[in-house]
Amino acid sequence: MAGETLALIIGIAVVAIALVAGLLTTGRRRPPSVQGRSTDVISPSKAAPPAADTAVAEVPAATVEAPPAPALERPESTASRLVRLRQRLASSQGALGRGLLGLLSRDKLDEDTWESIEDVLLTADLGVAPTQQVVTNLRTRLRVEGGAKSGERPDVRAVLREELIALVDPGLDRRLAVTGDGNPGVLLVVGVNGAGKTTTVGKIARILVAEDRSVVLGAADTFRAAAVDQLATWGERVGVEVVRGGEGTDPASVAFDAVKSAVDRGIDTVIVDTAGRLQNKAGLMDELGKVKRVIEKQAPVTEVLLVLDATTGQNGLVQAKVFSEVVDVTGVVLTKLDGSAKGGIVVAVQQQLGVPVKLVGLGEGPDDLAPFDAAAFVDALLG
Ligand SMILES: Nc1nc2c(ncn2[C@@H]2O[C@H](COP(=O)(O)OP(=O)(O)OP(=O)(O)O)[C@@H](O)[C@H]2O)c(=O)[nH]1
Repeated sequence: MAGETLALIIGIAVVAIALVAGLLTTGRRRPPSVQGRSTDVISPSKAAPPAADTAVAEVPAATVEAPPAPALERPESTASRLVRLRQRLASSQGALGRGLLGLLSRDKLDEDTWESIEDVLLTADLGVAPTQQVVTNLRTRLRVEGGAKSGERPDVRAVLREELIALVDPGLDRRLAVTGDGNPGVLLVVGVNGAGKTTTVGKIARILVAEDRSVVLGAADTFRAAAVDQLATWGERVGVEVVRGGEGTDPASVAFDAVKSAVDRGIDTVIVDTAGRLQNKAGLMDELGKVKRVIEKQAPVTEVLLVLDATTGQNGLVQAKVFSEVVDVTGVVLTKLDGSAKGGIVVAVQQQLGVPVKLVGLGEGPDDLAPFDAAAFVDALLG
């Protein structure tokens, strides 16, 4: 009997302890009125300081919070970009200008000196015909202007400047057609592998964003998955949509989707990156021709930009020519001019391809792309 009473007392005691423990645990889990909502996480300064035992319960609320959208970059303004990039151009091309000025300023311009001048121009990738043209003009002008008033030397720098500007041709229309007639402007970017196409597409997008234009990018370089990811990163950084397909998707269908998206949404400009494989001319023609035809079901292509690596010199030009025979190139982007003292390539490209250099790449930085201007280029050259 006493044993039964004892068991009953122990039973009651166990139930009571369990109940008390249960109440305590439930009390701990209950969120204190408003605390723990997402607004507390976004604006921590407004939240009351949490009690020691509620802090543990609030941690999960913070982890389920969506990560904040990455802050968009603000591309550099045109004005500051130009000042910076002209300095860079001067430091890469200055030796060429200094070399020419030094030779032309010698007391006596004999045959050896003219030969050295020719060598400097040829080494700068100007090409044979333009070199001969400029040397002939300089010989004539320096003789005539120097002899006009005996004893007075002509302003060699001014004469050289004029001749070089004429060679680079300031009359060419170098504006980019970034808007269409009632449609988005469509820029098709072509060129051999590694020339800097994807980078250039990203840089042009930044220039347009800095000018408050809306942009869509088409990642039609489906041959190389990394190129698609690379372009997606460029787009994300400035909040520009990138239309992409899976690896091996038909580039024409990606280009079509990108342009359609731009047309449907009233976007100003769509830039389409393409693959640069030089398998053979027929294959290239098929692929680029198809991309262009398919795009033009939606809107005309307003600009075909050929990207050319300045460091590849005259060899690069031969490859570039194949592209210009396949698609109607309307402008050249000369990249990596920062890594080469061969500014003469600008003239060679224009003369051999018959289209103006419209943009120059002057570094790997995201805003290292500048519009090309003949006078500014020659001034950078002459220092
Ligand atoms: N120094 C310098 N490097 C540049 C310039 N433009 C591009 N590059 C570099 O050149 C390399 C190749 O650039 P990409 O844009 O990947 O070339 P791509 O033509 O798209 O190459 P594929 O996708 O293989 O066809 C990268 O390391 C770029 O950073 C430039 O103006 N100056």
